[in-house]
Amino acid sequence: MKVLIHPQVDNGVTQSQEGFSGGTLGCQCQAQRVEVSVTAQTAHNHVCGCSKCWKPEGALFAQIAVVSRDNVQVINNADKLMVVDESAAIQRHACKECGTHMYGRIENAAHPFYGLDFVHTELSSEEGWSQPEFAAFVSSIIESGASADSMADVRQTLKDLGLEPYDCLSPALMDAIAVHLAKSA
Ligand SMILES: N[C@@H](CCC(=O)N[C@@H](CSCO)C(=O)NCC(=O)O)C(=O)O
Ligand SMILES: [Zn+2]
Ligand SMILES: [Zn+2]
Repeated sequence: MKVLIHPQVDNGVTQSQEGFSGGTLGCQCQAQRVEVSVTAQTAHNHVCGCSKCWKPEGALFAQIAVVSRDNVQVINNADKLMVVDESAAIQRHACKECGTHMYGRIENAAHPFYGLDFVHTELSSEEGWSQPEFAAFVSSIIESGASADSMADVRQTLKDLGLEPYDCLSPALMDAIAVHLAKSA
């Protein structure tokens, strides 16, 4: 049985556009929206089932991608932002009013993904962002209340959408983390 994953992928994954170079992310407030400018194409876009990534109302998964932190700038209503969890590796800057996560930043220079910010490209009206490539932390949806009995349907739906399900990150990203750890050991 098909399961709803996230509005951006439920009707099929939208292809990235070559030459796309970014856009503006907006929070969900009706007025005084927080706006974040992203001046480059994103990479490693994926749906994420972890309990920490922001999901739109009713969605089972988040959709999240990375971009160099040098290409991310808050351009409006920065005073409305707060860090959701100061102890997390990814410092998620969310709108205090509507709760939308506007960007996640890693401040620990030793972290394998230091230099990359995490963004939800669905918050932009521009089209052409890098397409979701895989599903990460799939088993983690159980931590947010999904039933273990639904997991076979969830994994099959993800496969049908072309989003290979993993219970951590993709093999390419896990390898990149391991290379970083090996080099710094
Ligand atoms: N089971 C946990 C997993 C949380 C987790 O490790 N999330 C990853 C991926 S988030 C984007 O893909 C991570 O790197 N987290 C670091 C952080 O959130 O700071 C759960 O569901 O909570
Ligand atoms: Zn808001
Ligand atoms: Zn996540």
